[in-house]
This record gives sequence, structure tokens and C-alpha cells, in this order.
Amino acid sequence: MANARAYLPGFGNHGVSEAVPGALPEGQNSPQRAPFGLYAEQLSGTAFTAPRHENRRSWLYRLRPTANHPPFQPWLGGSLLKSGPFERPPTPNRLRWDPLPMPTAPTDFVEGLVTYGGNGEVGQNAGIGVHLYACNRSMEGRVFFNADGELLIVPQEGGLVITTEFGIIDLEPEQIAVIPRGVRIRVALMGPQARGYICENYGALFRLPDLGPIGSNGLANPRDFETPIAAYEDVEGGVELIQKFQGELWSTMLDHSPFDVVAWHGNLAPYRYDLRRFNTINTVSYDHPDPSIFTVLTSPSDTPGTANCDFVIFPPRWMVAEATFRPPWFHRNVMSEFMGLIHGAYDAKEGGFAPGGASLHNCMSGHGPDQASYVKAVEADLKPMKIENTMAFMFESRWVIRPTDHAMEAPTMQLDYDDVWSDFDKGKPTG
Ligand SMILES: O=C(O)Cc1cc(O)ccc1O
Ligand SMILES: [Fe+2]
Repeated sequence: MANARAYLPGFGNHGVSEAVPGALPEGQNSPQRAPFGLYAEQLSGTAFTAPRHENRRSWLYRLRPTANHPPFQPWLGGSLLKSGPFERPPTPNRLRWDPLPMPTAPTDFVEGLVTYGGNGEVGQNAGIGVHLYACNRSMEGRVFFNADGELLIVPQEGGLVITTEFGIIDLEPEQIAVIPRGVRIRVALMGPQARGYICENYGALFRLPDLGPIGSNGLANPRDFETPIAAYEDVEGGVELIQKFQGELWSTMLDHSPFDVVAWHGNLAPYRYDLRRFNTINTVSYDHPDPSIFTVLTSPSDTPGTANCDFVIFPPRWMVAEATFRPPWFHRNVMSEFMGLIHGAYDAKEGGFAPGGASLHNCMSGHGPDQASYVKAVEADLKPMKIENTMAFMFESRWVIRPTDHAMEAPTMQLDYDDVWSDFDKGKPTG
């Protein structure tokens, strides 16, 4: 992808970046007087006392302390952005939605956020919010941050330029970005409109999954994660700062740009990753492995191996399994699965699952290939073939994902979704 912006490579590294040489204090975090009269400020992503291998924090050196703001007031802009607890009783039914329509009225990234569902409790630091966004204008004079968790942004259509306190991230479909809790962002559009998905993670920070017997390489390679370099703006004038705090939106007016961090260091920072770099590992013999083999990032819960959220992708890949039903098998999962499609087609669904659409298969709901995919797979000549031009993903969580009223009542909901499984011929054990 064409862009020349520089990034710091590596996942979870301790980054060091200064937009002006000499802006970072040497040898200590908080000198009596920080260089150039900057203000030293620590941003914590984990408790001060979290074990070292979990501990994430950064030091920011800025024109003004973040504390320099008037009180927040409830934000009056209407919003479809919701947080847990998600109180509508969830249906056990399988759900699927057509793509989220692009807005017709001028809508920026914050105004274009629509919550489809979620689980857990924002106040308990457990669970996720699942949101889509569709927007057609850049945020201007407005900045957003989420006090409720980190944001995993999965663009589906249209590129974004995300200005953050740590620097600027360019983000296009097939790339993802993670914005830590609390970090201010301003989202500009590269083109006329943009759409995508967001997993808001109230729980433990996303990290790379363990590789177990895969060994020391594979899946998402750490060096392919990219963190922006310090870039600041020295801008006076009114800026509306909106935050989501415990599910509610609040705003205040700043008299300056909050993107005034001249230098930073630490291991808590936004980052991006190009899903096309994923080192896909799969069977070279027989049978279809569990989709956990495609995990990009995981947010663990307190129970080992049972994620608050796994972010899993279904990238282009060779299919070589012998004597095997190659698409996703029929299954009932104790975990709950929210899926989206960035582009192309998904190998378990011949129709109905469109880019920008979504599906939800909650705990124990039977699902799997639709009939057309099934017939194609059982009749296929099993020579090696490549699934190309596709990128689907799943947010998979140990807790049932409870859809919002908006999602349940949306005209994009496919009321006939069950039909994709209604016509299978009966097995004939007696011939
Ligand atoms: O339901 C889905 O399509 C996701 C999925 C894919 C797969 O290959 C195996 C299990 C699974 O839940
Ligand atoms: Fe599934």
C-alpha cells in the first residue's frame, strides 16, 4: 500500500519517539523541568502493579497537561453507540444482516458508530462491544476518546487517517488498528465514505496468541505491527472533545488541539497491522482445523484458553486437505461468534453474507455451511485450490453477544436467514 509515513515496528515494544530532538528527557521520566517546558504525563493501560509481562504504560511529553479542560457535560448528539450491560434478552436464533447502509446526511466517524451488540459489563472490565461505523465526512473540530476500553478498528470500505496523541495512522481495508483506552483520536476519511467494524474491548488488552507447538514463528508476526511516530500540532482554538465513559457520551470544549504530544516513550500505544501479512497455518493432510488456528489477537479472560475475545481472520489460503469436507463444518460452539466480511466471499456461505454485512451465531446455535456451499464441497474434485480475494473475520467471545434493539429492529436484518439450512437431504443409513 502506498504511503510513506514512518512507523515503529513490533508488537508491544517499548517505543521511543520524539518529533523535536531533545523533547524526551534523558534517563528519567519526570525531571524537575521537562525539556522545552513540556508537561510529562503517564498514561496507564494496566494497573500500576500489574506483573511486568502484562504491564503497559507510556510517558507523554506535551504542550499542556491533559488535565487542562473544563468539566464534561452529557453529549447531546444522538448516538447509536451503546455499552454493556446489554439488557435486551438475547434470542437464541442465528442472525445475519445486510451491509450497514452508508449515510445520506453528513456523518463523521463518531456520529456513524452503530452498536450491534456486546456482552459483559463495561464497569467490570469484562466483555466486548461490537460496533459498525459508516461515515461520509472527516471529523472536524471534534476529537473522541473511549474511557471504556480499547478499540480494534477493522475498516471494510474506504481508508481512514487516524490522528492520535502518539502520531498518525493511515488505515485501509485489510489493515486493522488498535487504539488504547483513553487515547484521543480524530478520524479523517481518505475518500468520500468509509465503513467498517469495531470490537471495543472492555477486558484484558489484546495480545498475540501463544503459538504452542507451532513454534516461535507464524500467524501474525510481531514485527509487522506498526506504531506511529510522535507528531504534534500546536493549534489554538475550539475543539469539541467527546468521550465515552461507562457507556455514556460526554463532551467538553478545549481551547487547543489535544494532539500536542511532542515526544513519548513506553509500551502502550496505538498500532496497526496489515492482515495480508498473516502467516496462515492450516492442515496439509486432512480435516479442517478449529478456526483458532487463524487467531490474530486475543484478549484473554481469567479462565485459561477461554478468551474474552479472539480476533480471528479467514484470509486467502491454499486448500489441500485430502478426503476432507473443506469448508467450515457444521458445529455448535460454546463460544459466541460475530462475523464480518471485508471483501470477497466466505467459504461457508455462497450467498447472503456480503462485504459490510454481519452474522451472529451465539452459544450452542447450530450453524455451518449453507446448502450451496455444502453441495459444492461434497462434490468438489479435491485437488489443491486457492481461496483468493477474500477476507472475513470473527470476534469470538466466551460470553453470549447480546444484540441491541437497533440491531434487532434494523431493516437490514435477514428475516429468512434460517432458510440457508432448511433444505438439506436426510442422511440414509439404511440405503
Ligand atoms: O462459523 C463460522 O463460519 C466460523 C468458523 C469457521 C471455521 O472454519 C470453523 C468454525 C467456525 O466457527
Ligand atoms: Fe462458527
